Amino acid sequence: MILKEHAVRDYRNIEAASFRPGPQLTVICGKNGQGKTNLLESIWLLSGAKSFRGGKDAQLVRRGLPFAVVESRALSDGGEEKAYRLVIGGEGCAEAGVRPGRSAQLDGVDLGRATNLAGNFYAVVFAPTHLSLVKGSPEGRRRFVDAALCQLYPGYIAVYRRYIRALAQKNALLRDARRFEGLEELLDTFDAALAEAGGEMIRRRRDYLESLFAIASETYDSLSAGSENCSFFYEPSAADGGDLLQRIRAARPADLRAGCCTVGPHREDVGIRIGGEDARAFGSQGQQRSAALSLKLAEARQIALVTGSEPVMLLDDVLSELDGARREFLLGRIEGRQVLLTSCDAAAFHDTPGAIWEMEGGRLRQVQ
Ligand SMILES: Nc1ncnc2c1ncn2[C@@H]1O[C@H](COP(=O)(O)OP(=O)(O)OP(=O)(O)O)[C@@H](O)[C@H]1O
Repeated sequence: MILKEHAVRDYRNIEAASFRPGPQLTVICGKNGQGKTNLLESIWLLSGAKSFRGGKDAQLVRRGLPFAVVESRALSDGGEEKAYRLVIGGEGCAEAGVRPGRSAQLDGVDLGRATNLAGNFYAVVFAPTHLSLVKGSPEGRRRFVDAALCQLYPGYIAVYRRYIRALAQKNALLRDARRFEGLEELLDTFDAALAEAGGEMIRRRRDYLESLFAIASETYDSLSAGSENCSFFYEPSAADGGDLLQRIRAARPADLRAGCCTVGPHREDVGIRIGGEDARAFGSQGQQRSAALSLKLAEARQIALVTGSEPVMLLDDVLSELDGARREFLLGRIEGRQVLLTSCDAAAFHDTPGAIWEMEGGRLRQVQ
């Protein structure tokens, strides 16, 4: 996958910027708070996913303006060029004739919601928050897995949405259980919906993680020069949809006491062991970072294996957070892919063959 051309208008602090990244390395440098991550984030949106920073779509639009526009051209590994257009509606967008949220066009064809772009533009983003993937909360690990699945399997997002909708409805019911007549029947209905979508999520997560974890363990092995072993394992909430339904039903008294649904894919986690010990509790910071880096590199490899397309690598200021050995390892492993990285330290890249752009106050200019 090669991003050939990228332009944004009224996107966060960027009034207008456009550039043509090189086929290999492009560095976007600049001081803190100038808009480097904003630019990388706008590229990530071409994958159809939500921002990797979280938050609402409306926050992507330049303050005080009704909408933002992102326009790009990208080449797939099969040599096919596609034109992408995203329009993001913010406050007051209706008056400007723009839908709220992210809408997309591909080669001039209206796709509706931007999530329908999934499966066209493949990217892997690696940001400082990912370095705490191991030691952080289970929610961060679930988000990592779900985002990867949404990108690889466009059908996953529909299943995920069905599950989240049923979960929100059931939780609303549980929060105020005494008010509802026919509570048990209503809960039965939501439990069936949760088990149907949840069972499918478990199946997809299991299949994906099995191969992802094999690659991540191998990567960790090379990173630590075989000195220690790192294993990753999925902790599913049930074996399948039928088993999930039974577990959800059995948890009903606990759910009623807690006022929320306590069993299901929204409570799952990924276990990580280094040298046989729980990496979250006992891993050193360096070991935890190596495990996170291995997961991210495995994500890129997995995309290439499943789709036949090398993803564009978006590295948001991670190099400064990695020590020399890990930095070298990462840069060695991303060869053969297009890489866009942000850094506060332009001088560190003067010897590199790629192009260097500077972002200052939302304005972009090429400096090398
Ligand atoms: N919707 C918005 N409208 C206008 N400005 C915004 C909006 N959202 C964020 N910003 C501004 O964007 C700037 C942050 O940009 P960004 O996160 O890309 O910085 P950065 O160059 O990556 O910095 P760092 O090196 O510190 O990570 C902040 O000044 C913030 O106020």
